[in-house]
Amino acid sequence: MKVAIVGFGTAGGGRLSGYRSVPGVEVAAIVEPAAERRRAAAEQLPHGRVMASLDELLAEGGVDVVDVCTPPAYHVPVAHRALTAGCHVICEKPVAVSLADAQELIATARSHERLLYPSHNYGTSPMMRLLRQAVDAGIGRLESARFQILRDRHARGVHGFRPDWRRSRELAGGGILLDHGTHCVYMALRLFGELPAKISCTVGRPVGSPDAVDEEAAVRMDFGSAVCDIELSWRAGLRANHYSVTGTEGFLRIDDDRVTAEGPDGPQVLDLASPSRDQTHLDWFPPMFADFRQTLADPGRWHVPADEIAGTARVIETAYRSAAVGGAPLALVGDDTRPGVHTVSPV
Ligand SMILES: NC(=O)C1=CN([C@@H]2O[C@H](COP(=O)(O)OP(=O)(O)OC[C@H]3O[C@@H](n4cnc5c(N)ncnc54)[C@H](OP(=O)(O)O)[C@@H]3O)[C@@H](O)[C@H]2O)C=CC1
Ligand SMILES: O=C1CO[C@H](CO)[C@@H](O)[C@@H]1O
Repeated sequence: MKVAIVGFGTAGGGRLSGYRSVPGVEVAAIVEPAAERRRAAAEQLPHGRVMASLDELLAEGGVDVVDVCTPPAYHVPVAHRALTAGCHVICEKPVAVSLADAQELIATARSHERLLYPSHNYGTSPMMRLLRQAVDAGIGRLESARFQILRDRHARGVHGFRPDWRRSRELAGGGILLDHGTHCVYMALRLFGELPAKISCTVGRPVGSPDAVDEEAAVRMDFGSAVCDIELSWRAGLRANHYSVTGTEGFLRIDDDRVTAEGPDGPQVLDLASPSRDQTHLDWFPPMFADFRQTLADPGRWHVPADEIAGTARVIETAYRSAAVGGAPLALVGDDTRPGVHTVSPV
């Protein structure tokens, strides 16, 4: 399988290392507009093609998969061109900065019979594995989940582009809710196995800067008989990650690398290897790529990643709308667009 990486920043560089650890894949090309980053790419991929433009890559052909690692604003245009040129696409998060864009891209993938797969790598993190185990067989019926992601600032991009692009509405599409919130939302959708009925959200921006992107967000996903609370901050003055799930018969709590649980086997405390220490999370990539491969081999399952992209975009768009009206709970926006699923209006 031949892959092209588009965008050779932090994520693109991590991806090149990640592909080296999976057999049967060759990174055949890297597309990167910045000369400084192209030099870095050429050093790390001496036998591959390194080029400045996506058009050049698509005209030359010879790749099966385009892996989009640019800042968010370019995800949809780059992915759209790759899909229409006949490539499968893996795309960094957030796949799209709006629900409409996400739905349009999903429709493009469907009409061109190509797989659109999100780089939702927290889905194959050790935190997610433990939470899933607890929910599947340990804590009884899931009643609540709580995710808290605290940072003293936003992650910085590479030198040579704009290290602060995460605070640019134009490039990032939003702030921490879209950046790290995306990971929390798809993790919640996987754990609860359904879409929430209602969302409420408040966001914090720098004082006196109403146009700045959100630097803090508090989201409640209401699933009817259970809730998920997500708290995110770029101004917490520390770096910490907490995840917990509570059920009718126990709980599991992850505080960075420490896990505390209570369930049918009594209380447990253990260490978690590889929590979330850097930005690229290399060891989470092989299992995510294995899932990509399995999904690719079974077109009957291509709707699964598409549903997750759309569901995540619906939650985040509803959350921003709730924040715009002072945090009022709102019904989930958007329709269920899965093939064969029809929204029935209540009579
Ligand atoms: N899933 C995860 O764990 C992580 C995901 N990410 C995601 O990866 C994406 C990139 O973030 P990150 O790597 O940190 O950002 P960086 O700023 O480190 O890198 C972005 C790179 O993309 C290039 N680029 C910008 N526009 C284009 C374009 N139109 N075509 C091709 N290349 C382009 C930039 O080069 P140039 O100067 O030429 O524009 C730069 O080299 C984001 O969506 C982010 O959310 C990032 C880190 C971890
Ligand atoms: O996806 C990523 C991993 O998490 C970081 C922040 O916590 C993000 O900024 C980055 O884009």
